[in-house]
Amino acid sequence: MKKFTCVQDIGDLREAVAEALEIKRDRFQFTGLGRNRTLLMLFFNSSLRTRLSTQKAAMNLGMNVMVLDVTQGAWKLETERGVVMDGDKAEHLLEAIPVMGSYCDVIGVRSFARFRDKAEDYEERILEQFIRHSGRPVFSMEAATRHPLQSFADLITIEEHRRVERPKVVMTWAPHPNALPQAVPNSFAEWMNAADYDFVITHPEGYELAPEFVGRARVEYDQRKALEGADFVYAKNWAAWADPNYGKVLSRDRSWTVDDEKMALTNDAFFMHCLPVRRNMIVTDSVIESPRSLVIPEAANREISAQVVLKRLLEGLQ
Ligand SMILES: NCCC[C@H](NC(=O)CCC(=O)O)C(=O)O
Ligand SMILES: NC(=O)OP(=O)(O)O
Repeated sequence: MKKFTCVQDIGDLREAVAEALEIKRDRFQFTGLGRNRTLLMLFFNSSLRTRLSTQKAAMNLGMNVMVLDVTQGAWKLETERGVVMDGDKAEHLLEAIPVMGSYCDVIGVRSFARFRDKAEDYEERILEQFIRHSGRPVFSMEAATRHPLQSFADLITIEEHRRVERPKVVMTWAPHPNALPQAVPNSFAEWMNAADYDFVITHPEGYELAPEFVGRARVEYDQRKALEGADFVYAKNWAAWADPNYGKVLSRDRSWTVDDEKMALTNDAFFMHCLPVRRNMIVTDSVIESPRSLVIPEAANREISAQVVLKRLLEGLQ
């Protein structure tokens, strides 16, 4: 594998899940693979799970790991070409990327949507520059439009817990005080469509996701109706995608919060969320603490999804 930014990069999903479960059985069986190889993880945004689980996965493979919080301690980076750099930004991304590439073998990048310009976000201009100019295999640790390490961990978690061949998976919008990116819901939709589950998306009007991510999913505006018979409930907030409201919060309606009454409509569904989660906005204390909540095993599977990806990237190095 040469890069990992979307579901297509992982290839056959059954094979990927089988490899993940094999790694989970013994996560130290490939410790020689990363010997004398260096991973650089770059964070333009905050992280708890991605930072720790990816570092742990790299260590399981015997890699050396460097982590840089780009916004803390490094020079402030200019990202636009053609700008006269007479302001507060001391370094251009076009020098910083190849320099960072020269110190490592694999690069992970976290760079959220900035909501300044929809085209800039949806063309993945930051991530694409790393792919073009670093000279290294690049993987996404949540970019502007997708969070594939999360979606892969979500898929593994569903495969471990499903009771039927083709479970009903419902992704529901839920309220949040701030404008959050569409990366997690876009990516989850992309992976659920690829997995060919019975996949339903529910959200208030105005929160439609980009059609290329919705794909074959059924969109149901009535949350209660959508939840009927669900085997998995995947909650997430996102800001509006559709024009003219791109990046805006249109609703903080707490009648969309996932609570016990909503979960009672389901087929005794499992509850999922990528974390971090705002309790009693997205989901009630009772639901997230219930035995049907998978949020902790789901987060634990981030180590496994990262390890499959790093293993394949290492195997792809000359
Ligand atoms: N990586 C998982 C989610 C990251 C991000 N959440 C956040 O920024 C939450 C921040 C807050 O709740 O203030 C998102 O939704 O894409
Ligand atoms: N789910 C997830 O990516 O968490 P972090 O933002 O803490 O890395």
